[in-house]
Amino acid sequence: MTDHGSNTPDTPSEKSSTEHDREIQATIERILAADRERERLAGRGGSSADTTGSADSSAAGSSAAEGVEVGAEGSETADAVDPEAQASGRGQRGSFLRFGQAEALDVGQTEHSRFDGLQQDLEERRATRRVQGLSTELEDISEVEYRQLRLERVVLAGLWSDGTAEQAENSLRELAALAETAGSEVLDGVIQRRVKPDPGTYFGSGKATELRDIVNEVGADTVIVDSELAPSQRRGLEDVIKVKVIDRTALILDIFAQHAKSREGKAQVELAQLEYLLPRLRGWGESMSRQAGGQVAGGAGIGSRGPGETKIELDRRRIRNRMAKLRREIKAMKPAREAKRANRKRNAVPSVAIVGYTNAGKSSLLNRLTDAGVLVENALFATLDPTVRSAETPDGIGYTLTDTVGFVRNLPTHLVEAFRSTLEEAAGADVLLHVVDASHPDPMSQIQAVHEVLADVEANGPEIIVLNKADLADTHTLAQLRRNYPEHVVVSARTGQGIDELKEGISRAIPRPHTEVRALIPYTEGGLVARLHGHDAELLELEHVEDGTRIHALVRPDLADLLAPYAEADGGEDGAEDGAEDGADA
Ligand SMILES: Nc1nc2c(ncn2[C@@H]2O[C@H](COP(=O)(O)OP(=O)(O)OP(=O)(O)O)[C@@H](O)[C@H]2O)c(=O)[nH]1
Ligand SMILES: [Mg+2]
Repeated sequence: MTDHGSNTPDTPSEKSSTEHDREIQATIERILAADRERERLAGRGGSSADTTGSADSSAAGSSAAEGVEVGAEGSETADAVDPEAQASGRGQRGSFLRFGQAEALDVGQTEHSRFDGLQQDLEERRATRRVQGLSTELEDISEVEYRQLRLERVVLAGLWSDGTAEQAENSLRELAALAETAGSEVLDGVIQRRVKPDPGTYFGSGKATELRDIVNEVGADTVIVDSELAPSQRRGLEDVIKVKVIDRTALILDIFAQHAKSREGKAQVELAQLEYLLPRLRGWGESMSRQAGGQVAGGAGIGSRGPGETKIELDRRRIRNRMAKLRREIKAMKPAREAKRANRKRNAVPSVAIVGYTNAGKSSLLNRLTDAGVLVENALFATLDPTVRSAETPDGIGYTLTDTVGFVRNLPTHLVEAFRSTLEEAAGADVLLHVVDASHPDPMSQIQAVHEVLADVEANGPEIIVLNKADLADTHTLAQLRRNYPEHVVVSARTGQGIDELKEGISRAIPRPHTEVRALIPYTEGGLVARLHGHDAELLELEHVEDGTRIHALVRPDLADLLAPYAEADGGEDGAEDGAEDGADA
């Protein structure tokens, strides 16, 4: 960003200003094209993968691990790194801690069982991913920033400013998993010990130069920084390193864009991307108008209000309009979801939400508990759309189970906002199943991150901590987790261990039918008796007598209303709060 480029016309920043100029142009063209396209497609709602879906299935089978295997030997990074450190995947270079090629998403994890859901979905997703590069859908707006991220060769870089070395490493490992999820190949990772980020280049110019050398050495084309960079820092770094620089937020947004499936999800992600893009557009705008000033007016003042600025203003207005439109659309979609939720509430079906850090095994657990067939993937943010399934306690009480979007440390605030309605699904739940990957090196901080988001959306229902992946977890960590979280169940969605115990736990935690009824139901009302056998009642006694069926049961208020006309002495009929107009539903 040190832009004294006027006397040296060929400086890199000058060059990238022109590049950015073109990129801006392209962005705007895309916005407009995509806008038209979207208008055209409005209401069609089909998947863009339709046409090529099957062609890719063989490639899809090899899954996320593919980009990883390549790196197992670390053959090309030998240079300054001593072989032993290399073997352990780590080396030292200056004050950089170097990690070599990443294997964040464990290769052994790619086998699937019948509980891993529709793996066709996965194939579809990979097919979709490929098609997306060609599509003109609106997520393309941000492609300028990170379209080529997919299947790129990347170097990761992070600052270690507080916390332990281990935490810094875990953070970089998570970044590697994110990068792989986005489809990149991780060639190397470096951590710099530094108290405060450099305002200009984040790492400081010396370290940035070193980073450039590493990038050249391993042949990377992108650097991903483990933080959210200020627009100026990103450009400052790019000017030194000479390859594309992306931050963690952009990476997460990219994954969300790849994975969003529902109309609402897509709109939410797009909104988040635009929010992210807007200030960065301003960054480009500034440099452009400065450039225009140099060329046109030869100075500040007039030049800074030159054509560049006008154009940027226009672009920003277009983006703002688009954002406003998206907000309206999202708002319009919300009532449908709310109505559904209200309906469940009215019928008093208890709701259980599965929440937790991304990749903890939430979808696997949903599949275990309900045979839902939801996509399970060893990738981050496999699930973006909440899936609701009905389930039943061992003694036959019905409830709904909702799989939700996973959380991640420092979830970009744009995304928290964007996914608020989804997260509110969790907030409205009667019980939270907080799934924890007990085999993770630092599950405690993941739990903490999840609690922060939950507090943010004011989800404060009773919580069961589900310590998952018990088959992989080490006993020490498990013991510690058990101690810290008394309300826990230890399970493995993979092997089925502890699932019965978990079902019991849910059964105890959900609000049970509690209105006591004694009634004599005439034989003409067979439907009512059927309901007493069903999901929302606990039948204590049943006797067939001459005039009908005599029952003693615990029911929910709406059923109590329906039974009221037949109530007998001792019958409890409190809580007649909502008029059940849907009468005898036999
Ligand atoms: N070994 C083992 N692996 C598990 C277990 N549960 C889940 N996994 C694996 O962990 C990975 C992530 O599982 P998912 O169920 O997709 O996780 P999720 O929490 O839904 O993830 P997102 O939707 O991406 O947030 C998959 O590769 C699963 O096969 C378990 O109990 N043991
Ligand atoms: Mg999932």
